[in-house]
Amino acid sequence: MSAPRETQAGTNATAFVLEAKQIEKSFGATHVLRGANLRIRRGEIHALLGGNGAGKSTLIRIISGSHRLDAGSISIDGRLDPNPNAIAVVFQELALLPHLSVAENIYLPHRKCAFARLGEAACYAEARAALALVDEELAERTLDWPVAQLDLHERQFVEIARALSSGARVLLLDEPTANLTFSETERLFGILRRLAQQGISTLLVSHRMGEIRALADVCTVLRDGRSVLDRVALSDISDEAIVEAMGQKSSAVSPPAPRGAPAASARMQIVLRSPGVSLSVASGEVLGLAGAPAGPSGVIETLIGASRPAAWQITIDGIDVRFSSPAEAIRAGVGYVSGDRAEKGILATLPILDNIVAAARVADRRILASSREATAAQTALDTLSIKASSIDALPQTVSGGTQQKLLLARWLAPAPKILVLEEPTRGVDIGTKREIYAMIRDAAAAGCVVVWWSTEFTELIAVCDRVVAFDLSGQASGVLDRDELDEVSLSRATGMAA
Ligand SMILES: Nc1ncnc2c1ncn2[C@@H]1O[C@H](COP(=O)(O)OP(=O)(O)OP(=O)(O)O)[C@@H](O)[C@H]1O
Repeated sequence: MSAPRETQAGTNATAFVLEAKQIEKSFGATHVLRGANLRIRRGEIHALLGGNGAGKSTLIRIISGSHRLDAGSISIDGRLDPNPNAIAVVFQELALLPHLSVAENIYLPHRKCAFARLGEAACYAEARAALALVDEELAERTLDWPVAQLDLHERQFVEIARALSSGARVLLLDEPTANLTFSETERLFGILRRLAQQGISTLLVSHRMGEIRALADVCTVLRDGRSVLDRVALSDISDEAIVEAMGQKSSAVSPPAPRGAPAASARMQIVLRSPGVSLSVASGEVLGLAGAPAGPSGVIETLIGASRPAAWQITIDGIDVRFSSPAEAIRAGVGYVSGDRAEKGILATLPILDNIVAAARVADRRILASSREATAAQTALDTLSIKASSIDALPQTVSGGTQQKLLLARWLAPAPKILVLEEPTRGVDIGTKREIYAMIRDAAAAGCVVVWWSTEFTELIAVCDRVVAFDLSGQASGVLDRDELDEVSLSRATGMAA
């Protein structure tokens, strides 16, 4: 890695490409940032860490120009009137226009020459150069392709090229490896390290300790809107010390959760079959699904009544079952937390109350709100220690990790017989992850069958009784018992990064 490692003491102000000093920000009565600092050197890979709600996204939005600061200052290369393109957020998807070419996606946002054909050629050459900086082979092969034809990780590379060609000096990536295979992750990390050598800095926001340690040089930790660790070399600090600085007492590595003893009552046996594979799961079990989306999504969509024709056959206690819609699955006792929080999880325009009681309303075929719902919703908030100003507030007023807890709160009542979880800890801080693991084990101990897809192997290993691995083509490649579970076996069976 290119940047020199340093301790809190060893800093030289002139070398900072980005310097955010004493940033203050409130939303109404909520004082979110209380003197936050962030200093990034040229060519450094810097991790911005903190628990859910600590203020990371707010700080990022301020430095990338989408929020105004109330007090403090931001400078880039020592200038207080920085180029707004100097900081670029690299999204995993969505930010590109799928039907335009790769080249157009790179040059259109900052096209300086709106008229001449010659201008077009120059823009095209510029786009090619930017993509070649990121990945020569991709620039050779895909410049004229519609973005829709690219893989997810290739789109991420195009995003990086677009940012570079717009003049970005600092790239911001938020948990960039979710859904990447082992080799794609290596390729992305290789690109970021190479760009670092060329003076481009990366700001990594992540709750995944493995990813942070693999990539970053230095970290800043936010807690309650203040920087409690300011530019500490990752080589000088343990995971435990980082977690403690975040204000979370737990150790960084989650301890193995207690195995749920199958409840004597309400015992149930589910058999899932697809050509060549048969899986039998009993009440009290947590069955993990590992691998790229193609494989696990077939199982999940069948269980929640979202695929027609169903990819798998389900038998519950010897009876064949087919759910023709998600509502039918809910009424049969299937709970589901979608991995796509924004599109399929959170009801963004409805208050927290409605978000929590949504499943109960579908299960009971209720349209009108009931007076007991407020009590049920408040109980759910208290049970899961969800920090929200009120059940009448909108979900956008709580942090991303807290929204994830709201989705789980939806399934406290009615308690499902089968709980299907897709990446329920994505974007969730380490302390909250541990609470979610305990919830998963509690649900199993109460007699539920839990089916859980995660791309974070460490959590599958810590919590699951068994894991079905799927290879990159979506075929089941093995069933690993608890004593066979480790990162190497899962990486091998799935082709994904640990
Ligand atoms: N538009 C808003 N209105 C009111 N409160 C807000 C708004 N945006 C953020 N907040 C509050 O600011 C606090 C910090 O949120 P922020 O999203 O910056 O945290 P974070 O560290 O990025 O958390 P996470 O890791 O969960 O993404 C939260 O308590 C959140 O409820």
